[in-house]
Amino acid sequence: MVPTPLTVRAPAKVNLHLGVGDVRPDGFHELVTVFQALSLHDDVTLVPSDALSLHVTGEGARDVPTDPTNLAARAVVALAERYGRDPNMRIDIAKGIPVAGGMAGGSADAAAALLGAATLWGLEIGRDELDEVAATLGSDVPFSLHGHTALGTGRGERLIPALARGEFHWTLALAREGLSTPAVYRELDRLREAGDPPRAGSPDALLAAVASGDPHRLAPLLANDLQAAALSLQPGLRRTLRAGMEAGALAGIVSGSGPTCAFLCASADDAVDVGTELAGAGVCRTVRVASGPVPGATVVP
Ligand SMILES: C[C@](O)(CO)[C@H](O)COP(=O)(O)OP(=O)(O)OC[C@H]1O[C@@H](n2ccc(N)nc2=O)[C@H](O)[C@@H]1O
Ligand SMILES: Nc1ncnc2c1ncn2[C@@H]1O[C@H](COP(=O)(O)OP(=O)(O)OP(=O)(O)O)[C@@H](O)[C@H]1O
Repeated sequence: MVPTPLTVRAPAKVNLHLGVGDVRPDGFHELVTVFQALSLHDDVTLVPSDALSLHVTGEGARDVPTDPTNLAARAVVALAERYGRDPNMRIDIAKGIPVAGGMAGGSADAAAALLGAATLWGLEIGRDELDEVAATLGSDVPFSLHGHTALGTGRGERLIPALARGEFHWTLALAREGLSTPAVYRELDRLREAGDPPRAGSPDALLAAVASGDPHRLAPLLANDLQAAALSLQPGLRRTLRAGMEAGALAGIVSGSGPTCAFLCASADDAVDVGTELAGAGVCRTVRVASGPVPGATVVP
């Protein structure tokens, strides 16, 4: 019998609040973050085969490894080892999430591959067990599995779902060059050694604003401790942030470790208008509009 392929869709994320604490002995920083999953996604299709192979198409595909270091392949191998299964399969990744953009693209693929392989193999495991494997693959992978809006602590892998009312509208400015996540964390450490860049503080007011569903209330509360470091490594992002505000966004922020800039808008129409102006201003490679929150990794019927 020819095996039937299975497709799993997984979302991008933006950190509405990213408070970075001290470096831990294991080299990770202690975080307090509020994630939101956005309607920009990757589709990962799995089909059992006689070898493990990877094929990547779409947004930034050229920069994605097709060897065993790919996070989707690592996810399948980790799950196969833990549950004694055969990891050989063909993995097709259709990328919609910018690569090295601070939007958890690789993490989305890992989450999709985990859910896909567990489904294909008929593993009777709970979300807790999947979360455990997810956290070994990357700090953002558990959130990519869960989606919606969540408070993340630890290195970002410990999640508590957060209440969100309604839909928030975003314009995303994708950059020409990516940024390496460890390099951005290192740059923040360097900036903190040299001075005292402002810290995000408590996310309580922001969580209340998300629960209210009012983008005008949320806008002034968006905060990202990694933004200063991303701007230090890519100073041109200041122009992008300024251009988004001039185009009518309610607020603009570097997404996670950057360099994607995320602009919160008052409506879906405003998000399109902001995107059109940003594209015309030549301050980014390309633009996307998206809304959130959306669910985490989901099997496509
Ligand atoms: C910037 C964020 O996207 C915000 O959600 C995440 O913190 C990064 O998550 P990720 O890409 O899944 O990162 P991981 O693969 O777990 O870690 C990559 C590297 O980022 C740095 N890192 C990551 C998470 C964290 N809490 N502290 C860190 O210092 C470490 O140098 C680590 O070696
Ligand atoms: N499936 C994958 N998709 C994209 N990049 C991958 C994948 N697997 C491994 N990588 C590697 O991971 C690096 C970071 O890519 P990714 O798109 O996950 O960054 P990111 O969105 O900035 O991550 P995050 O927001 O979680 O910090 C890439 O430069 C690439 O070499």
